[in-house]
Amino acid sequence: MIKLEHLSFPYALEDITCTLTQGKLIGIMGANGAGKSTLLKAIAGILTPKSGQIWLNNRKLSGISPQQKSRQLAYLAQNIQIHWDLSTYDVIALGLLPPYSNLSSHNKEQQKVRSVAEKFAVAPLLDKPFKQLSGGEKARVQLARCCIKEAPLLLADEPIAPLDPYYQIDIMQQLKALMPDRTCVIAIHHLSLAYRFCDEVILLGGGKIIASGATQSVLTEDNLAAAFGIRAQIDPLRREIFAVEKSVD
Ligand SMILES: Nc1ncnc2c1ncn2[C@@H]1O[C@H](COP(=O)(O)OP(=O)(O)OP(=O)(O)O)[C@@H](O)[C@H]1O
Repeated sequence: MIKLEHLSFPYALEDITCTLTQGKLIGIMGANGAGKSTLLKAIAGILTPKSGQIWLNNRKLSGISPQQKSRQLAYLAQNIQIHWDLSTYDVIALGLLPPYSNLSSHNKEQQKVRSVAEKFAVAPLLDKPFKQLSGGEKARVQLARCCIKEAPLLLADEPIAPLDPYYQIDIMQQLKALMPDRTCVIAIHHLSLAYRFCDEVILLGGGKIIASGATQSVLTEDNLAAAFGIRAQIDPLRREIFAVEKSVD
């Protein structure tokens, strides 16, 4: 379980307090600049809050060593660039934890890379130079790199934003399939896919939490209006959000 207690960043977040349930797919949502990436980076231990505390399984995040953190969590940033001449295979294998040095480990490595590449539909691209992949292909490869180490906590900043409609659904299904063994926290703008797939949502606005908890109690017409300035219709039975319009010009 992840507990955020009175977390503040002077430029982005103010007094964020909430609990993220283990084994759930959790969406962080909010308008551009609402603080989603800042919150994810704080949970990943990349940014240190000015005040407040993050608890990871009853341990203060600030007291966990980088090595332990690397075993506990995987973090996928927005728009990662890779400037070296690596194949798709190499990029995915970068995510593996050591040791992978002797022959049997090499075979194991190949099996793991192939298996995760199949999950994220990038197996046919394994021999291709990573630099030559399209934006959406790169995004799926980066997600595969993060998933391969099987850390209990996966944090991903807008993982489906560069994907086409088929792969947006497919990747949400893949992430959902990681539950309940893992916990997955993603920043996401796609309203209807968040509503359909996320178990919980933290909805941010003006640096504060507008609402957090079970998705259907957070993504209400009033909360969407407050967070984004939009009107939307919600069908809780079919788990759909539709007819999205600006509420003000
Ligand atoms: N290092 C920094 N110094 C000052 N301001 C920053 C810094 N990093 C982010 N900000 C500001 O903090 C706010 C939150 O940024 P953040 O990237 O967390 O937003 P976001 O919700 O992820 O936005 P988006 O949907 O556009 O990706 C923004 O107003 C941004 O300009």
